[in-house]
Amino acid sequence: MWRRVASLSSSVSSSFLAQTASRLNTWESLTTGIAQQAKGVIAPKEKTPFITFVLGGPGSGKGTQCIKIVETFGFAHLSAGDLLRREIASKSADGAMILNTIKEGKIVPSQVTVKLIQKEMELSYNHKFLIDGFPRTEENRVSFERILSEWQSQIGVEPNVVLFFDCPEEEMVKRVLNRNEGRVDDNLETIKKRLTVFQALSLPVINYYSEKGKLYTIKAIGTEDEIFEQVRPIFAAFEQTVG
Ligand SMILES: Nc1ncnc2c1ncn2[C@@H]1O[C@H](COP(=O)(O)OP(=O)(O)O)[C@@H](O)[C@H]1O
Ligand SMILES: O=c1ccn([C@@H]2O[C@H](COP(=O)(O)OP(=O)(O)O)[C@@H](O)[C@H]2O)c(=O)[nH]1
Ligand SMILES: [Mg+2]
Repeated sequence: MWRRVASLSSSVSSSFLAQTASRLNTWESLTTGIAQQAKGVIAPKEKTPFITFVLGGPGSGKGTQCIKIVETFGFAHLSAGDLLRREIASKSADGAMILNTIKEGKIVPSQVTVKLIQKEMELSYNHKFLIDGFPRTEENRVSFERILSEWQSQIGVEPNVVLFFDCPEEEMVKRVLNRNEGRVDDNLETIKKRLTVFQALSLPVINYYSEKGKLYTIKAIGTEDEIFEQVRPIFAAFEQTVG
């Protein structure tokens, strides 16, 4: 138990740690159930995971709004970018490849990112997940949905909610250049590449979920609080059923 909590990523906020520590009987029972299913023993699942994808261009405010959603609605926040940056910092075998990919504004191979997200979900005691900045390509989407379906022993499992922070490019560029977090990709050259990649590879994912009726588009301009007032009712509507 302690080891599982202690090994949670640095990308996970302290409020999330506090919440997860108090939710010891939810996702654990599910992941235990998965392990038992693998051994041929079917365990009852107490709570089905509730999954939100948080999408939008670079600097659209995904991470900022995720913090507010965690504080207000008790989700676990999994930032795909933070998980990848942690791999770089830990000097893992994939670290150099990930660093180059991020500098170039390209997308890391799905199997790497999906594995990192999957591991974090398995470690979490929460059952409500915000997956921030993923999926960024159709291939990402298909790989992750396949994993979700295997876990739940169902065909075609999808996220429950997909948020899209819709922000004008000019504003996104301004925000990224002012971000001041020392990121290797927060420069004009990389952000131009990232915007091209977003249009070509990520917008198709957003369109896919729009056609599925899962997409909630947020106008991502205004103050952080004004934007959160568009986000709040989406989760408030699910609160009764999700817990
Ligand atoms: N509504 C907003 N207005 C102005 N700046 C914002 C707003 N929301 C976020 N920011 C700032 O813009 C930068 C990018 O926000 P961030 O949440 O990191 O976006 P993303 O995760 O989509 O790249 C950060 O420095 C953040 O503080
Ligand atoms: O699923 C993902 C998420 C991120 N990235 C890489 O990590 C970078 C930064 O992602 P992050 O979500 O942190 O950026 P943000 O949109 O928040 O600025 C991206 O440009 C990609 O190079 C990736 O390859 N796959
Ligand atoms: Mg971010």
